[in-house]
Amino acid sequence: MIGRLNHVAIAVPDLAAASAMYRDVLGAEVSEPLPLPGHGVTVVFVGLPNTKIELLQPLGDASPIAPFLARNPSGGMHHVCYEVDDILAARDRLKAGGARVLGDGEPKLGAHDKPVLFLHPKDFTGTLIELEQA
Ligand SMILES: CC[C@H](C(=O)O)C(=O)SCCNC(=O)CCNC(=O)[C@H](O)C(C)(C)COP(=O)(O)OP(=O)(O)OC[C@H]1O[C@@H](n2cnc3c(N)ncnc32)[C@H](O)[C@@H]1OP(=O)(O)O
Ligand SMILES: [Co+2]
Repeated sequence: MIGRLNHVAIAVPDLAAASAMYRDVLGAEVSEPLPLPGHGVTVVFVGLPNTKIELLQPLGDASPIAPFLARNPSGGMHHVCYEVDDILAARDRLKAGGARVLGDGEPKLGAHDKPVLFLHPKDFTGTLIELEQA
């Protein structure tokens, strides 16, 4: 069911500083900031030869990553994103297997304008999983 690793996401308290570190210290290509008000985050993508790193900081006062950053003030690994061929079929199969799909269970468009869903970390070895329609 899951395919390519689309990105690994790191929540950060200061997106500009984290972007500069990846660009200037680690020598990576870093995209411009992309506000995603519908998701309560602003993101940049660090382009790598075999996948991407998504750096994200809270946007607005109801950001879903604010509690994570309160627990991890320096930032930290937040989620992994796997690609799936058919996100609705994947969702239905996972729900049938007892996994918790977050939100209302309906895919929403993510940073790549593709449908995404999130699976509860406590069902997947303490790891928040994002699925993105390939
Ligand atoms: C879609 C746009 C973009 C893209 O790539 O295209 C993005 O990726 S946007 C990313 C930001 N959006 C989300 O993360 C949406 C899904 N997330 C959520 O709904 C919440 O963050 C949730 C429910 C995963 C966690 O909520 P909260 O931080 O309030 O904590 P809880 O008390 O509900 O947590 C219960 C339990 O889970 C542990 N936890 C929380 N977050 C994570 C995490 N990122 N990784 C691993 N574990 C996590 C938390 O510590 C609690 O554990 P416990 O042992 O019970 O204390
Ligand atoms: Co993501």
